[in-house]
Amino acid sequence: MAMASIARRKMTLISRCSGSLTSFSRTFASSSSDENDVVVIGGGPGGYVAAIKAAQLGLKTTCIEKRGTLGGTCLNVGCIPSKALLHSSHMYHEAKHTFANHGVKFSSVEVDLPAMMAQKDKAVSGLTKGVEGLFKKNKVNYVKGYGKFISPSEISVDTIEGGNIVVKGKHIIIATGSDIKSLPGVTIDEKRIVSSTGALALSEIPKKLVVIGGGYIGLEMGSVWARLGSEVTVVEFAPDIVPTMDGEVRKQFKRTLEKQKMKFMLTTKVVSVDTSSDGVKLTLEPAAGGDQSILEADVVLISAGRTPFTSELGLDKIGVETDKMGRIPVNERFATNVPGVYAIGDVIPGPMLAHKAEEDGVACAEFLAGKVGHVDYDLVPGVVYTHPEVASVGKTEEQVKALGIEYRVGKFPMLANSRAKTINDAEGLVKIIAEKETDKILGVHIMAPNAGELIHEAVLALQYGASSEDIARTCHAHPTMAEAVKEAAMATYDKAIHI
Ligand SMILES: Cc1cc2nc3c(=O)[nH]c(=O)nc-3n(C[C@H](O)[C@H](O)[C@H](O)COP(=O)(O)OP(=O)(O)OC[C@H]3O[C@@H](n4cnc5c(N)ncnc54)[C@H](O)[C@@H]3O)c2cc1C
Ligand SMILES: NC(=O)c1ccc[n+]([C@@H]2O[C@H](COP(=O)([O-])OP(=O)(O)OC[C@H]3O[C@@H](n4cnc5c(N)ncnc54)[C@H](O)[C@@H]3O)[C@@H](O)[C@H]2O)c1
Repeated sequence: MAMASIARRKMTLISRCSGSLTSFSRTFASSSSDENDVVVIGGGPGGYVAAIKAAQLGLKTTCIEKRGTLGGTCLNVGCIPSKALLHSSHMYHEAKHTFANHGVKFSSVEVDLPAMMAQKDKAVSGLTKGVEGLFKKNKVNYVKGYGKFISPSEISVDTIEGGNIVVKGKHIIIATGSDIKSLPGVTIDEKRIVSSTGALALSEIPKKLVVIGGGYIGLEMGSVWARLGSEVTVVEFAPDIVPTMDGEVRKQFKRTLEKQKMKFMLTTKVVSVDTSSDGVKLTLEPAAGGDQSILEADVVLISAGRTPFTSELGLDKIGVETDKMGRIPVNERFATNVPGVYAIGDVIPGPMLAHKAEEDGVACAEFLAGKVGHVDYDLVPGVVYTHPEVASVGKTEEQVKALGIEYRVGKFPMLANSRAKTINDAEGLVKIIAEKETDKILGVHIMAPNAGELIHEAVLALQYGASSEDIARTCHAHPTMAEAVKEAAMATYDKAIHI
């Protein structure tokens, strides 16, 4: 059944796309030489991908970026540097705590923080330059500067070199992303009170690090510094960390992080932050009110969410609406309320993730080229890159219950997976939720060392409406961690073999 649906889908897409390209080429054949078909404001994963895709589809495209380097938050101060530090700190932690179990012994292991930071910076600069190379290859015009709307088709750019130019376009895509956000009354100095950007560049390992917000950034950056020796306490307003995660997986995940010596203060709010002495003193209170307590820190990381970035963009000048969270509402074609102006990525509603921004970028460019684009926000995978990683796609058990859907759950612990045992890294599980009547997979949640890679089998399965039996009857290589996905699928509609 699943195979038939794949074939049907492909045919629909092909028939929708062909034909429209010809009419598009005609539409743009008369472009004047200084006017672009598409102007993208912002060179992050949303913007640079939209620009490349638009150029590949034959549109004359310019991308404006104020930072001086391409790749946006993700490449410069987000996904890439954080994953570099997560990997380096994991290597140190492994060398110190688990290599001996494999018969590999050192007389001493130490952290060279400047070298670790240099490795991170090398990864960042290599990748940002790589995107610049992709712009050249695809003939995307790159303007370095701060863009502001003069009209719905004209952008004034204060260039990094100090001049001003006006860039014109038939279609403008806003891809200005998101920015760090503090708490009311707390100033981020990026030294003692840091955002993720400061936490990626500390010059010393803090003795005590307090993390405000137990979401993606808090747990990833908290893990980095905990592995390097900081005493890390996470203060979270909600009753649980990563509130969007499947409850059962989250419970195991939290236990694992506690074993790694991270402390959690849940249902707790920060009332004030005092930096008048050498360290930082935080006054805390239960979320519902009650007795206050003091928590001391050398460094405080504020990771309580990010905010859409539309500062000084001139949206009010051309009448682009924003919602009460500052995001730009768009329709299914990424069009804002102003004709010719589109928005994608972190600046619009939806998950604030780099791969979602990229999907938006491709789909938006396809629409502008007269083709059909498509992004299903319900099937965007999420990964927390701790160790083990936690990855998910589709619905949690709580969501399925709330929808009143009858369902079955299949689980398989990594402890029973031969590859995980072989490498002595067997914490976690695979959990699959499928509709009871049809066996169609509704959600997959994985905690495993490489969950961020394993999840893609599940993403594909959900994308094509597969059943748990479809995965279970697919041959998986042995010994691999992916066999845990197959076994969990078997357990969903029948029984697992290896437990
Ligand atoms: C620490 C951290 C770790 C993260 N890790 C991950 C991860 O592992 N995986 C993941 O999927 N996501 C991760 N994210 C989220 C990810 O970075 C964002 O979802 C993604 O970057 C959004 O892409 P974007 O193109 O919409 O915006 P951005 O990447 O924010 O890019 C927008 C760009 O627009 C530029 N800009 C803004 N206004 C103007 C203007 N007026 N003129 C010119 N240029 C302008 C900005 O300088 C910026 O470069 C992480 C974020 C952080 C902070
Ligand atoms: N691996 C990844 O994909 C990855 C990594 C880092 C960041 N990101 C993205 O970046 C965005 C920002 O990350 P984030 O971790 O800042 O946000 P988040 O939304 O993931 O987590 C914020 C957490 O802070 C809590 N919180 C909010 N206000 C609080 C307060 N006053 N006191 C205590 N806790 C409070 C929330 O309940 C939530 O648990 C996320 O939307 C995420 O999608 C993704």
